[in-house]
Amino acid sequence: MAAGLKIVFYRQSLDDLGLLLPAIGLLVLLRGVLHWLSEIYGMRIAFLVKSKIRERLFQHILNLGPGYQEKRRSGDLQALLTDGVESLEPLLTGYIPQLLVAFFGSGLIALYIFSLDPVVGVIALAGILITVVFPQLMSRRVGKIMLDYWQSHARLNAHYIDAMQGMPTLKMFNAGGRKGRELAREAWGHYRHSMQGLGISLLDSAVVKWAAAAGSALAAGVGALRVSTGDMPLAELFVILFLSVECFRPLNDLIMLWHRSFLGVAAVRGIFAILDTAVDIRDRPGENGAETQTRARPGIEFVNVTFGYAGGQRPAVQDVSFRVHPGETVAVVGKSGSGKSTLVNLLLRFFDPQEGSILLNGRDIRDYSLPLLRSQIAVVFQDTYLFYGTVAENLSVARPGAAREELERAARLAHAHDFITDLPNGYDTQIGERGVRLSGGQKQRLSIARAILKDAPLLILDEATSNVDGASEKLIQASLEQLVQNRTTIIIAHRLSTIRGADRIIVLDDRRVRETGTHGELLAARGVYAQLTGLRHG
Ligand SMILES: Nc1ncnc2c1ncn2[C@@H]1O[C@H](COP(=O)(O)OP(=O)(O)OP(=O)(O)O)[C@@H](O)[C@H]1O
Repeated sequence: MAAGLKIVFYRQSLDDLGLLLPAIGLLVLLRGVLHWLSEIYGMRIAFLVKSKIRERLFQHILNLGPGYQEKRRSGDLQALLTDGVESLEPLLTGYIPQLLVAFFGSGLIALYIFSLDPVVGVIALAGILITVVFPQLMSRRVGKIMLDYWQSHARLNAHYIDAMQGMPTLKMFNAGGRKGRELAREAWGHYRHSMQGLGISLLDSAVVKWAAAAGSALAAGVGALRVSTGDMPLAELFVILFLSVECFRPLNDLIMLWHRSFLGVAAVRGIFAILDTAVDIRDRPGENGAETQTRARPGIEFVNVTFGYAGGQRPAVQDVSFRVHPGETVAVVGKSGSGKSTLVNLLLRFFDPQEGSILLNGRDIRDYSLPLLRSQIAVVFQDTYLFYGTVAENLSVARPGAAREELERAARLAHAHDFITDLPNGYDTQIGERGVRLSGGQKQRLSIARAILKDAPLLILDEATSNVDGASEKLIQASLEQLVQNRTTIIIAHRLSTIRGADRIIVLDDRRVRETGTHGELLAARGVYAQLTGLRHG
């Protein structure tokens, strides 16, 4: 440009433009190609980064385990994994590449101006410095506001999901209007956080725009002064006029892209807040997971175990000690809230006890690798979760790659085969997101089929027949009796019918083990168990 202006101002021959014009054409072409490449690769890199972040987030949430999930609302984690990660795209494809453009573009132009005239160059550099430093000074406040904004977004999302899932309950209690008002309040809260976020980001951009405009105006003014005193040739002033605008253009674009990346910047805070959360349940350092899996029936021992949930007023189980011998079937009974399911959570290491230890074959379960420990245990939970997918896929969760015959065999043993074949596409029927098309009893039989497929040496039945009608219960009972053979089994149950076959019964009361013995012994002792069974049948 400077060369072109010299031709105009100093009336040099137009022949000098000969090389200049193709060079300019080439540069314009190069800019076009680079722009195209940046669009293509920008999208690709953004896609890869988003996938990687989703993968890491999901893995970390899995490592944090059910204990962490219970502390958060599922809708808010879901918002982060979907909307949050998706909103990183403008940040990744726009803002971050523009940072490089701004750094090199503005920096190099300012240096060029400096080479033409150091005084004007210093003014341009000062303008750039303000546009870079001011947002940094604000970053702590901006960070806090962005995090609040993201959290209110996630909360609103969680609220909507909660309301959708609870729709039948809302309808039944005519509570739709009330819920609607709650949601409206939440939406207003979110609106306020958005306005705060917008306010701070507009302040940022106002200062940057002001610094850019002031920088170019001051550079032009000082340049004109220096031309009038004869310290600068007129041609240079024109170059400076053009370049000072160009010098601040990338910074103006940067702040515009910052606005577009608003949600992404907020989501980044939420994402890091999760990734920075320390995992409590870890494989002990030095464990390499190389232990060999054993099929032998294991013995279990709880030794003075005390555990309280975070935020709980008092321990859920206190000083609990009992032993389950290899191959034994032991039932744990107790009133609601006495801590039965907590024992299962501890055995699976969803949580670690604050005091005492749990031994598997005489070795602390914290000394096993988590995959090995969990491979030894099959659980039929109270509440069966079915994933969106076919019946066959849902069964295969317990044994990936199992042949269709194996799935059918397990389903037959769990008395699930007949209802599965009655479904429209048999084993290939899609069972909705939460298995909504299946009854509670059917879901439970699928859960039992999963346990049969897993074929682990330690079996835990947590209220395994609670959702099943009398006729199905008898059938399931028969298959469970077959299942418990050659295994160590812990049955967590209220029903007398499910525990009668147990070798021993452990009675929990008020968080502690109160009695241990056979059904007959405990009845004869006329203690808590006798009372409990009396209550059940009274
Ligand atoms: N995730 C949790 N967070 C906080 N407290 C919990 C949690 N799960 C259970 N509790 C509390 O711990 C205590 C023991 O609960 P637990 O579920 O182990 O009892 P339970 O004997 O299995 O009850 P039920 O027979 O009704 O299922 C209860 O007071 C319960 O409120």
